[in-house]
Amino acid sequence: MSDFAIETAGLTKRFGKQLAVDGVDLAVPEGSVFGFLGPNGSGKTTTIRMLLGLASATAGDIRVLGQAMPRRLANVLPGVGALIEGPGFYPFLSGAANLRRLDAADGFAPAASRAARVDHALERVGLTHAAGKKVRAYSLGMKQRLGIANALLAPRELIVLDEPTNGLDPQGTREVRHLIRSLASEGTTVFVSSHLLAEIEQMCTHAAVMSGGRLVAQGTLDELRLAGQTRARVLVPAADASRATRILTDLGLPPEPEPAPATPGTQPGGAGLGATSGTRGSANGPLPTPEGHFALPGEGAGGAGVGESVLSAVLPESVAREDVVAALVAGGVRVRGFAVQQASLEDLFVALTGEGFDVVQ
Ligand SMILES: Nc1ncnc2c1ncn2[C@@H]1O[C@H](COP(=O)(O)OP(=O)(O)OP(=O)(O)O)[C@@H](O)[C@H]1O
Repeated sequence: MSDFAIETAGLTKRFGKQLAVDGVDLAVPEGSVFGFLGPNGSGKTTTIRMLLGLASATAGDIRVLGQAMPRRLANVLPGVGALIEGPGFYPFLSGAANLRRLDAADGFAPAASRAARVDHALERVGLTHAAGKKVRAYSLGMKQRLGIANALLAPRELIVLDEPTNGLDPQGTREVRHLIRSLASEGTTVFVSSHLLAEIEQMCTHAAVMSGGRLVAQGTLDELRLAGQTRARVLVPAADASRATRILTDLGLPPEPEPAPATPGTQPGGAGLGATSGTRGSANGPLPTPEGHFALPGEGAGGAGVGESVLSAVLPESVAREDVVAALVAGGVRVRGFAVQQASLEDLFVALTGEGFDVVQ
């Protein structure tokens, strides 16, 4: 048995001249909540359609629940629940009646236990109270939960959800997120696509990042965070800037122009200076931030004060931060502040995809 709920090797899909999915090697561990992240048009939906046998691959291999797809489709599909591109329901039928229709269309589902299956699925998504209500009276969040109930009509080992919170209001988004977490706590593998980084950070144990049809990163969220760059930032009087630049360059840390400060709110749970509160003039030394990193004293959201310069350089693992400070001081630089900034997932994903991510509540 494979330890992966989904595995692909060299998965490729070509539409005419366009490579929508380009040699993707996915590895989704069993029991994970796996975020499939990427900007619009990066190939997520096309990949998901191939995983489920809804589209044929141009090249590559797919294994779902340990079996080759699409060859073993009939064996695999009963173990997989999916919600792709929004659920299509009859608005004039109740939620329960819609589920009964969909269940009846499933050739694997015995008719005798249909009512019980529908009741159980509605209960799982918290819609028992609205079972008899016409779907046209459902909120978007309720419709989306009904779509997930459809995916849960039978016991599933794997649930695949394509942008399940798309178009939902904050309440609907919370409901769906909560549901996904509760599925995961029961041991079901959940593969969920999103273009929202914060959402993936809140729900997922693992993530993969798509960009332009290619898989550009995958791993646990912690592994992905570690893949980001660590930067050292030094605050000095402007008069000492060129001396500091020389010393840093000699240490193998040539300072670069400061990246634009992060927009407040774009670093959900992320560490780094951009996320710290300003401490202008409030202390003599570096201050610990809630994330355990250090803020530059005398600094606001990311800039130097009048007559000051901030130098920023990539800090390789091989260089100890205390050696950097010691070298600067020994070289006569009056160091006013020193901070080490671990890139947030946001920074990493922007670097990988060249795009920013929308922010969710
Ligand atoms: N049936 C199709 N025919 C031609 N091109 C297609 C087809 N389906 C998708 N594409 C193209 O393939 C690329 C990847 O699309 P896909 O829908 O997989 O991306 P996505 O990451 O899911 O984006 P979104 O979140 O916008 O759905 C896009 O450039 C899209 O225009």
